[in-house]
Amino acid sequence: MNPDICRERENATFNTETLTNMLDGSAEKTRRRREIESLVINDPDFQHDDPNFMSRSERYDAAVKKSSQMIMKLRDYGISDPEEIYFYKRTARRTFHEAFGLHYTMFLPTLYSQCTPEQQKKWLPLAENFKALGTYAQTELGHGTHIRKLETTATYDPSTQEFVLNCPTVSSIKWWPGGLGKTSNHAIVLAQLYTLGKCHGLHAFIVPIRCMKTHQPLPGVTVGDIGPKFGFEEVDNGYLKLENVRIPRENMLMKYAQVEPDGSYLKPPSDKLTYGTMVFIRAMIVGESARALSKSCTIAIRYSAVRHQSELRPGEPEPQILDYQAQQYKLFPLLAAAYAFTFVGQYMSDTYHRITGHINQGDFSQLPELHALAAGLKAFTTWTANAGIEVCRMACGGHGYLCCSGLPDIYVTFTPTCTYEGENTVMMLQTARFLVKCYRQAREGQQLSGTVSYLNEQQRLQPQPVSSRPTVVNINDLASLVEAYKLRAAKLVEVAAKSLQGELQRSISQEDAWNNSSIELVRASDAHCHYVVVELFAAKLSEISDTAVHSVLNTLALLYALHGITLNSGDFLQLSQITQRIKALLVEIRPNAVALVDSFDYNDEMLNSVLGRYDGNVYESMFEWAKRSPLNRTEVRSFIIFNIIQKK
Ligand SMILES: CC/C=C\C/C=C\C/C=C\CCCC(=O)SCCNC(=O)CCNC(=O)[C@H](O)C(C)(C)COP(=O)(O)OP(=O)(O)OC[C@H]1O[C@@H](n2cnc3c(N)ncnc32)[C@H](O)[C@@H]1OP(=O)(O)O
Ligand SMILES: Cc1cc2nc3c(=O)[nH]c(=O)nc-3n(C[C@H](O)[C@H](O)[C@H](O)COP(=O)(O)OP(=O)(O)OC[C@H]3O[C@@H](n4cnc5c(N)ncnc54)[C@H](O)[C@@H]3O)c2cc1C
Repeated sequence: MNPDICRERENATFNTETLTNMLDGSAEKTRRRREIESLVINDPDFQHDDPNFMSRSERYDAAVKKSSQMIMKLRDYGISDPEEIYFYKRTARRTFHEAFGLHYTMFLPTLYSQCTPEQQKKWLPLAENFKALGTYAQTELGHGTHIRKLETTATYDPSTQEFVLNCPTVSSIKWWPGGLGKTSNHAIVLAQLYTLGKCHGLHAFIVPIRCMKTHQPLPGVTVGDIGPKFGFEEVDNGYLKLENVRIPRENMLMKYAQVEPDGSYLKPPSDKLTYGTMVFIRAMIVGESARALSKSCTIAIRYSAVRHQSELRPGEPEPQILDYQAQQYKLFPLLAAAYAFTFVGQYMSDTYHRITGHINQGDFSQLPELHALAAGLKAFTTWTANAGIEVCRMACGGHGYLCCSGLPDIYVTFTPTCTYEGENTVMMLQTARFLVKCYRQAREGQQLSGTVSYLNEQQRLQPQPVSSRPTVVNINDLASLVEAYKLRAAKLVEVAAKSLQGELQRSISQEDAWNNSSIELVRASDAHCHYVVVELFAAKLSEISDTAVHSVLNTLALLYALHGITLNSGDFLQLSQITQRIKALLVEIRPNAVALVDSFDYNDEMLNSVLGRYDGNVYESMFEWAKRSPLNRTEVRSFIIFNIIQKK
């Protein structure tokens, strides 16, 4: 064990196992998680070479094999709990997505949430036994964000009681769905529904695309892989062109809207229920932001504890780079954000399941807030985590740029979360739409609830414009900082609403007023999400009984809140005092930095990083990894080429 990393662990002021148990929910949950992870770690079938040594085709083939092995092994172990399946898969997947990913994350959830009981009886056994292997085909070449303008059509033919599906233009070709290119034999296709000559907008249909026996594309189906991407090498994102493909009427997902045999249309209680799967994934992505950022912090902080470089005091040995204030200022606010997002991810998942429970009982009243919260937190946390992973990579110097560091793979796998499932800017504007509506309701004296209730508070406190009030904070008191973030959010929501109002008074259209206020609208959503994150971090602290853990997390929460103020100093005051306080907090966190990342409890296999190894023996393992590179399998490859050139 590297002596530096040993010393770091000896210096910690809290028990990492206590914090790990808290993150898992209990000591028993930690035990069970580790037990499941060890099933993968000790399984020779999952001890394979680094995908970075493979071609794209080899990576895809290996991913399909791994997905298949995981299915069989989970069955053999009798593991069926969704959370335990997730622990098993994320250990086997390491940093990468799996070939069957869309089947699990979107195809199955759509069947669960949008099929009638009769349809579930038919399709769930097929899908749960992987006879029907599916994807979620919504995006087209011409449209990803603006889904009301998607062009694929599903036209009802009452004479045969079938839908006829068509992609009438090049821009209507389905493009991007994961698992579409080679893996899936079915797709949930989002198409404009036409019946009795009328268009009823976007609806979901189960479309067979390949023969379940031969896996050949079915008649009228043109399907394939869209080619190499920035990352996601294991996933065959594909294209799909449908030409007069007929499916039975019963293949329209009819839990909310129906088409009768005669073609008559029965509309849903809300036309946004078709969008439900997107809300689910957005809510789950918040937790993915926490995991990607916490893995990156684990790698960068452990490496920073064993890397010695440069000279801090003349004549002294080279210090650990973790002792540089500049290195701490890079990494510790990200460590704080990783903990903050861990708690927000838990909150978002709980809130999603609570509200969808109400929706399943027919109460749709909280759907707008769920949509706004999932959209905003997905954008807020992915933008922060995405930038943070890059900071962690660069904080590791040249070795961070090596694939064996794990950081490039974490980055290229995570970064599309800022785009898919709702492009982040568009999502922030969706949240702003909800905030402006709530602001107007508060002004009219309506009582708000949930995460926007502060808009009432700010109205009651002082009726004059919120934006005129100074923000004074006690920079050592988290509750005071929460209030500052709340006031900032209220201010920026008011600024955005007033910008809209001003634009409208210039007698331009609602749409132009909206577009001309987009900067303020996005900033208002960002401030709202930032307040929600700080508030949830503070609320989590109130649940912690262990004083040592409470103390170290309180320090992280103060750092997160104060650092956020420096990033948005225009919205707050007292900058110089805050900078000094931040420096003091960095010093406070320093002895616990490694223990704090150890508490995330990522085993080396899942971390997949020679820099972040638990034992800190970085250089030895880097050299061993490099020697396994395919280019090193022969000694004279380049020399032969060089000789050929020389002889010409
Ligand atoms: C565990 C998983 C972890 C990681 C994932 C792992 C693997 C997966 C890998 C990749 C998966 C990626 C899959 C995809 O990308 S699928 C495609 C995703 N596409 C999108 O997200 C499209 C984004 N665009 C939209 O959602 C919409 O176009 C829109 C931007 C929201 C605008 O819609 P529109 O109908 O035009 O709405 P508006 O006119 O703006 O508003 C009307 C009204 O509707 C409300 N609304 C909008 N959307 C929703 C919704 N989803 N739920 C509820 N309500 C919604 C909106 O608030 C407004 O309400 P008002 O009351 O204000 O009128
Ligand atoms: C790795 C990956 C996996 C994917 N998997 C799937 C999948 O499985 N199934 C599927 O259906 N799709 C999938 N997608 C597609 C993804 O959902 C879309 O790329 C995403 O919805 C963004 O749409 P777009 O690509 O059309 O971007 P656009 O909407 O064209 O965005 C381009 C730019 O325009 C801006 N813009 C667009 N509209 C507005 C607006 N109203 N106001 C302000 N600015 C705006 C955006 O902010 C952005 O900067 C995947 C994409 C990726 C990268």
